Amino acid sequence: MIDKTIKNNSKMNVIITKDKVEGGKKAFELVEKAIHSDAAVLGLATGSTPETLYKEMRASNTDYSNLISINLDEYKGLPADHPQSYHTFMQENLFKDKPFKKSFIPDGLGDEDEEVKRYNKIIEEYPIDLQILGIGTNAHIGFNEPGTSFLQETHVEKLTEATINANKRYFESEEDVPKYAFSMGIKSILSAKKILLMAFGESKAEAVHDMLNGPITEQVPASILQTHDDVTVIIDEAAASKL
Ligand SMILES: N[C@@H]1[C@@H](O)[C@H](O)[C@@H](COP(=O)(O)O)O[C@@H]1O
Repeated sequence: MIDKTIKNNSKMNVIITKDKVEGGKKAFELVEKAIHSDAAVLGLATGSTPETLYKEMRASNTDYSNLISINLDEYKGLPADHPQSYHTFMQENLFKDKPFKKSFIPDGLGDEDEEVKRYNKIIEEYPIDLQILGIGTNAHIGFNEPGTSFLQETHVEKLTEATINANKRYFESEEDVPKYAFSMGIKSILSAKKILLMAFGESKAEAVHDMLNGPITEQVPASILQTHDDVTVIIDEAAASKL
């Protein structure tokens, strides 16, 4: 951990690590701590950010088979077995080595209304103890893009150009990136007892700054986390460079 004075006007607990690897180890410690103090439902995220955390989880001796996992989002229109689906991501990065008792991810092929209802019911039935989050370069969380109401539960979100652009690296071309996604809403995310957000790299520095020090506004979705009582933010030095 780096001892650095940073500007953090929020009550969020901010931990700065050297890099993504160290950040993943620190996040793993916090996940373990939560599980040992009875967390039974983990909210999980995809993207490159949680990869090092999932690597630690895969390598650990911890048994996750009594826990429930609920993922944040899934691309609309992608079947579960699509190489770029978040189902595939979770299978490859975690579940193939560490199965959970039950794992929920939105069904990308589901009927919009029914899938939204089904997912909201799941979140109601299994309240999330610890929610893992990444953050987009435009400060989105889950797939809640700037402008999304803070009162939204699960819904279908139209992805912004910035997000499509950032995520095209996983697809053959920009045209192949789905334009819509099912996402837990901000309200659903805020209902988690604890939140652990990670951000690594220079490209996240501005979003991290605005999340911690900017006004709370729907234009900066992650800024709403300033209102939650139990948020830990793990960032590397590059993501902390604008603080
Ligand atoms: N829906 C995901 C988010 O859950 C993720 O936090 C974000 C950042 O991605 P990455 O971690 O690859 O930078 O973008 C994606 O669009």
